[in-house]
Amino acid sequence: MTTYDVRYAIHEDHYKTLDTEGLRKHFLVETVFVKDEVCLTYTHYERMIVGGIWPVSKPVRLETIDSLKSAHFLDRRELGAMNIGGPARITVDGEIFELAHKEAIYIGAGNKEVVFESLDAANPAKLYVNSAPAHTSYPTKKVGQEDADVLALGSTETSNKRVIRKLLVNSVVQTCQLQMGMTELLDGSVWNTMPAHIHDRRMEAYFYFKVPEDQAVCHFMGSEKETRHLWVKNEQAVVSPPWSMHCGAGTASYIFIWGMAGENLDYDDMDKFNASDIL
Ligand SMILES: O=C(O)C(=O)C[C@H](O)C(=O)CO
Ligand SMILES: [Zn+2]
Repeated sequence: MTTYDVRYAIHEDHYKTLDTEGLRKHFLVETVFVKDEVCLTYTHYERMIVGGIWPVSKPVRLETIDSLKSAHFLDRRELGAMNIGGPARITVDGEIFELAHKEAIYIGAGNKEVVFESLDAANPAKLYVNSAPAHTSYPTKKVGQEDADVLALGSTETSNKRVIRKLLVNSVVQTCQLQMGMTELLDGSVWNTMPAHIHDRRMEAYFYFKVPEDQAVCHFMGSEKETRHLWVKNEQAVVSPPWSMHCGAGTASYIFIWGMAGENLDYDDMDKFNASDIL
């Protein structure tokens, strides 16, 4: 079964008028995973779809949704998935891929039958997905942690020592517009994405996980002169419009998956701000 929600794009002037409830309604995805379901949020930011696939007691099929008006989900789209759970088997038009914890897959446009299943019912797979429109079909490819383009950033002095693993980026796999990766905060570090940045050419979604149950991440958004925050719990996502900076601080260390779509595939295309310049 597939459930989905649609988020229309919000202008920055409208954003400034929103209260906590309004901000959470438009930018926070509170439910990413539902057992035995595909749970999606179709955003109108680059038409990026953010979602979760959690096959627990049975295989789960990727079905088209009415918003796409296409016979199959991937007729005009590409999809990236990252496994945050136990071992997964993904069958793409008859070809089988197995994904361990923290491994990723890129699935190219034009594939018709995509099925996700868990290999261990006691430790089910959990696949966080991002999907964006695709102009052509690139080959489906599994990407393991060892294949990632790795970037070590930050320091313990500034509480932001972290490892960025770029898994689905153009140095690793061919994609049309999708980029995805995983950033892990080292023990004791809590700040991600410092210096914070904007990339007006791409939207982004952040999905936070491994946030201890009694802790949270405070995610910051908006222009650097007009920030707001969202308190995010474990396994929730934030949609970041192209005009919005994005960074966060946890009350404990955590991991997050970032995914982008838009004008370019240049990860380093960012306008950065010093922390002391943010209002
Ligand atoms: O901690 C970081 O820094 C990040 O992970 C930054 C994201 O990768 C990002 O925002 C890319 O545009
Ligand atoms: Zn970014």
